[in-house]
Amino acid sequence: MENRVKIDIKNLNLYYKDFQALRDINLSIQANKITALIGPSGCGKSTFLRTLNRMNDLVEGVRVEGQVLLDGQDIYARDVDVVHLRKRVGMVFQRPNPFPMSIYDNVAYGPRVHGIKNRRLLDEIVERSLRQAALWEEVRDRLFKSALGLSGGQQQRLCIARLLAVEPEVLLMDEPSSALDPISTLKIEELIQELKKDYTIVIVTHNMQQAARVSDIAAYFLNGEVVEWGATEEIFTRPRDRRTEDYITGRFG
Ligand SMILES: Nc1ncnc2c1ncn2[C@@H]1O[C@H](COP(=O)(O)OP(=O)(O)OP(=O)(O)O)[C@@H](O)[C@H]1O
Repeated sequence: MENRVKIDIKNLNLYYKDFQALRDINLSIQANKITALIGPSGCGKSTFLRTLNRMNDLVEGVRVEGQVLLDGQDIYARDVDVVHLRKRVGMVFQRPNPFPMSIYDNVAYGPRVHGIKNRRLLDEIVERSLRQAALWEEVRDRLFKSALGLSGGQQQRLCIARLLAVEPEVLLMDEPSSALDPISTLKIEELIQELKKDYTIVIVTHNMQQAARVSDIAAYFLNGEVVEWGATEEIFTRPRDRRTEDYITGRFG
């Protein structure tokens, strides 16, 4: 597997008005790897995740300094088309948020917004995306029924299918299984593993076992800083910093 940097974060600082939520972050997100962001509540994991596709732009009073280079291009540069950026770097949230429409229309939504009208092509995209999200077999007979009738775990996989339909390059996942039961969680974890063949994935998780199970690289956040990051196995077995050790062994957080 290639070992290529997909997103390079350099000297990143973020302020919510006069509160500094991220401090001088330097981190490389590698292509086709799963990077887990771990750390206690309020340490800045979600804020950091949202800097990667400029979701924080939607929050009033936010100021970002530093660089986020996606394939070498700064996503905070003046001429960046944010809609296009968010197509390349898509996001899945903590609670599944399907649109109140059919399963088919949920998945076809993004492609339609991007101008695809051909029914055969949309059918193909819907099937491919649902297969990739490991949901096709469960919903193929009810594509035109409401997405809200699906279970929580199915809804989350539908949200992943909806994202895949617009062919992103990077998937950002903010605690994607925290609202799900253990079986659905396992399915999502298997799916994430499967998806890294084709996508670069960054996941926020509170669940240390999940981070250890699914990620290749882990970054430990504390008070808006990255204390250390590296191969997950190293972080979990031989952390360099005492603060990381305290956290992963459960003495803190
Ligand atoms: N919109 C906002 N306005 C002001 N402060 C914010 C905003 N969003 C987050 N913060 C603050 O920034 C800090 C980091 O929050 P963030 O949600 O990124 O942490 P987190 O590590 O993801 O926490 P959790 O694990 O609890 O979700 C916290 O102190 C939080 O209160």
